[in-house]
Amino acid sequence: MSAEPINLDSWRDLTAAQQPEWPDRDELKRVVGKLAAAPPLVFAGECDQLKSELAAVVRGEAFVLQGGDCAETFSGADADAVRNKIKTLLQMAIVLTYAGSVPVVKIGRMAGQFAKPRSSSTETRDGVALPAYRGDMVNGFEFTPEARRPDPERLLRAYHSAAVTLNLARAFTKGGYADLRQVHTWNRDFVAESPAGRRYEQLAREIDQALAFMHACGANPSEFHSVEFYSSHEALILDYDRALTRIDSRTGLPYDVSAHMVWIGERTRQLDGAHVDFFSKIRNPIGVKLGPTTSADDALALVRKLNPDNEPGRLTFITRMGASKIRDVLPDLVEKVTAGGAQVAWICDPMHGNTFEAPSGHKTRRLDDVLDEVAGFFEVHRALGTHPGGIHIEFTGDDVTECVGGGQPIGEGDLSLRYETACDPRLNRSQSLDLAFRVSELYRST
Ligand SMILES: O=C[C@H](O)[C@H](O)COP(=O)(O)O
Ligand SMILES: C=C(OP(=O)(O)O)C(=O)O
Repeated sequence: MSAEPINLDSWRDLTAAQQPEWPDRDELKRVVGKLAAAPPLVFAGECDQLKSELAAVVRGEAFVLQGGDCAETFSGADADAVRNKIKTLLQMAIVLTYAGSVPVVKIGRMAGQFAKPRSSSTETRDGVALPAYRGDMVNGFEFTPEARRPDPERLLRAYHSAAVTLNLARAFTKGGYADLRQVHTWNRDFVAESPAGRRYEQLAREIDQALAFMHACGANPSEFHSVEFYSSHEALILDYDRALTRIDSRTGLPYDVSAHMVWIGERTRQLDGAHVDFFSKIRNPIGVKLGPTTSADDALALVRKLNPDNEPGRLTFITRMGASKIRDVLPDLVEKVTAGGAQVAWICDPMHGNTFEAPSGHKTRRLDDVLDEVAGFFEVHRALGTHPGGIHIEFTGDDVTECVGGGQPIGEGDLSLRYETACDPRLNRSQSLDLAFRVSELYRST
């Protein structure tokens, strides 16, 4: 008896929120045809490997560190920018692994994070309204009618930029740069002088001593020389992710081979919507963002639709409640989802519920709010006996001034100094390290 073929296009009959209005549908069709014939960026077996690592997170045996730009740009797919992000991720991971004593699953918001949902489909400046910037995959950042016109050719450029980024990320994480003997190298440049950088240096010295001891004992495992790195993005533009979905030759099942993990955003998680339908068909590990209005019934319905077999590692809930709400809204959600027997990983996005506009007009976030939301996340999970499974953050490896606060403090008046994000404000490298140290303390102390 042959199994019913999986319809990967049923989402086309449903409402897909936050899609661009492509002016040229024929051009879209041509581009999608090219993507459908393009080589995969990742392999199904790698997606399964991540799924099994996320299953360990569900069991409470590992912790997820997921992060990168809010919106990647095509011009950002260069060696320096990718190295700086990988370096930040490695530094944060080593802090968590060493100081928090927990295995860390490293997932970049990288190599595909080129599309953004927006609050408004237009942006108005000086009385002129143009389509909102929806990420480099869709249109250009520049405020001109030409740049803001959605251009399907950008889907192909997104694919190629993702390929370049992933290639660099794989080289940095497998080719010697991620070797534990490099822990000091990751801490050179501006971050070394920050309080977190100095604290990191102390930790790196301890790691050196531990490595020398283990080496003397004859232990030199491969885990000391490279790390597993996985890619992820919000699979927002369904034409792109559908075109990059392939049938795995081992299992006959569909995988979105544009990234190891993909997630559904807070604005597109409607149960009867196109995104949830598409995600229910692919076999990657997937995430769903849950904002403060999510009810336990919503979450349980998502579990039934997206993970009907209750496979651990398949579904991660990424909560983004805001520091002022998390302690009120998260307990009911976690309690009822857990009571429903759902095998999910819970991770905390402390960025998206804490955005505000500074008097200068910059969108920003306070590091203190970010830390407070993470603390609330740990408090709630510890009180319920569930596992605080990770963090999902927006950061860059550069010395930007987009979020306020931190051990090397940035004030609201400093925001214009280096405000470079294409969308939402990111933590810079020393703020990211501040966060990693705080999380490692929370992990150990509770
Ligand atoms: O990253 C998240 C969203 O895309 C972003 O917060 C939307 O920003 P907007 O409210 O300025 O459209
Ligand atoms: C849009 C995002 O977040 P959310 O869906 O939680 O608003 C994001 O993570 O880029």
